[in-house]
Amino acid sequence: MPGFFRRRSTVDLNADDSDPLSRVLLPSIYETLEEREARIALQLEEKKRSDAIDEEINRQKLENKKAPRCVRVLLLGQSESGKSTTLKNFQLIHSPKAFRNERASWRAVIQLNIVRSVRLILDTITDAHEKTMLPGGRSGQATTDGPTPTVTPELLKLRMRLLPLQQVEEALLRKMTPEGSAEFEATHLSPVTNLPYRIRGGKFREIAINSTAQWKGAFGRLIATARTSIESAAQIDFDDANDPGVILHACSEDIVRLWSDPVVKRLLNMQHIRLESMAGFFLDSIERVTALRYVPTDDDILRARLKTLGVSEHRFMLKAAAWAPYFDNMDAIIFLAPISGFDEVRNVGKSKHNYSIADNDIGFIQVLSEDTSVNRLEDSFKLWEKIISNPLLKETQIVLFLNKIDLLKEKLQAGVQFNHWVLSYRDKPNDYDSISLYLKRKFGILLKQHSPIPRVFYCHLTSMTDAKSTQQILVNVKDMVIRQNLQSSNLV
Ligand SMILES: Nc1nc2c(ncn2[C@@H]2O[C@H](COP(=O)(O)OP(=O)(O)OP(=O)(O)O)[C@@H](O)[C@H]2O)c(=O)[nH]1
Ligand SMILES: [Mg+2]
Repeated sequence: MPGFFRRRSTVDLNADDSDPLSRVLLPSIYETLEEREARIALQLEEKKRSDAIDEEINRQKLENKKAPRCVRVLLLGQSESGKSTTLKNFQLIHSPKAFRNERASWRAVIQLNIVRSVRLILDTITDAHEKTMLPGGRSGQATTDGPTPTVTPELLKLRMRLLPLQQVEEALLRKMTPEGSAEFEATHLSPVTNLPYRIRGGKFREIAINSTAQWKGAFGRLIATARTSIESAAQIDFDDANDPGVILHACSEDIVRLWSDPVVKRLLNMQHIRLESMAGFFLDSIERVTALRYVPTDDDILRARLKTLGVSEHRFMLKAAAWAPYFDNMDAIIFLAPISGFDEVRNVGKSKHNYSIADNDIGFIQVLSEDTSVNRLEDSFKLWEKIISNPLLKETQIVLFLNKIDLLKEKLQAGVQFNHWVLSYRDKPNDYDSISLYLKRKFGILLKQHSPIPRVFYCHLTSMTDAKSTQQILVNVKDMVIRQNLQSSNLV
């Protein structure tokens, strides 16, 4: 009966008299027959309980041995680098059913993304209109970017007709971030990070959800009231009169008209706002995503933007593998650097910022005169340097994803000059292959210079919104992490 009396402090029938504890616990010599029977019954009962506990421990041990192992991967990178999108890709590979079950929640995020893109345009129109209404203000006034276009009566009417979208935004926000919660506060404090500084500092704020918040639950409730049995759409109650999709659908044509208006294009250009390369851009697919029975595709979900606050943990089980039980844990970091951000700035708060990395020969142009902004590519270099030089992480494998290559290609094709922003690039060719190779080398050199111990440089060029191309990279990374850990455990 191993384990029985060791755990429970009752009397051992075979207790050793020399053990002082056993002596104390021995039955009294004055014990009556009834007392003796009660005592033995109690002991038998406790033994049963103890055996059950032993059995459970053994069962768990056995299960742990058989169970597939978790790969512990930390996703790091500046805001909007693509961490959440990478996580979505992992979900898509390892638990596609769970990923697709969240379509109702992502549909709401996409609706919010649309409404906020529209609001940004409407705010831009309002600002331009107000300027012309000021005393002395005149449309057609020349600026360094050419004459300010006139806000047409047609545009002002469109703005009126799109006002109901404001209610949609408020309703969605209320649902995602209940009033009084930290998320609600966060929603109103986090600045949009990829807009020109003057807009970021202003009224346009980005919604942020605390990673621990169960925001998807608000939309999960729709499942209970769903009346359709189509598998992929089963979580959306299309007959709900309060569904924001109804208003969005009604505004669909006006949104298309607004987005294709040449005056709008001109106003956005003058403000240096490129909505197409901003997170959560869906204006080119308005007809599809505002259709009455719209269900987000996998790609839509990858493109949906919802800022994360805090750290979140997700677990994916690997399929059982023969080697799995042999080692405890493996840790790796995936570091995301959004390299399309070479001409973008990020607000870093009040501190003064040094705009060049003196010891590694990468010079960045000072993008704005405000000392609170930093070039996003430079930001990635600095964060990379911090992570790779951290002594606590010296044994951790690091995989670098140079992300958003699709946007990088688009920008270069549109004629944006890389060397205008990254001075050290000098007069090398302004094409994708040369620039991506250049950046790869720069990150590699930093790793060599700053890693406390020599580390292999794993680097991939990625586009996290492209599930197909990403899938193979993530599978390769997973295999590599596993292989490395096997090697360090001397198992291969
Ligand atoms: N075009 C393009 N967009 C991308 C790519 N990777 C991510 N995105 C988009 O960029 C936006 C930001 O990505 P997220 O994954 O939310 O970024 P994050 O690192 O989690 O940002 P925080 O939560 O603010 O820390 C999302 O709208 C993504 O869809 C990419 O490779 N190409
Ligand atoms: Mg995130």
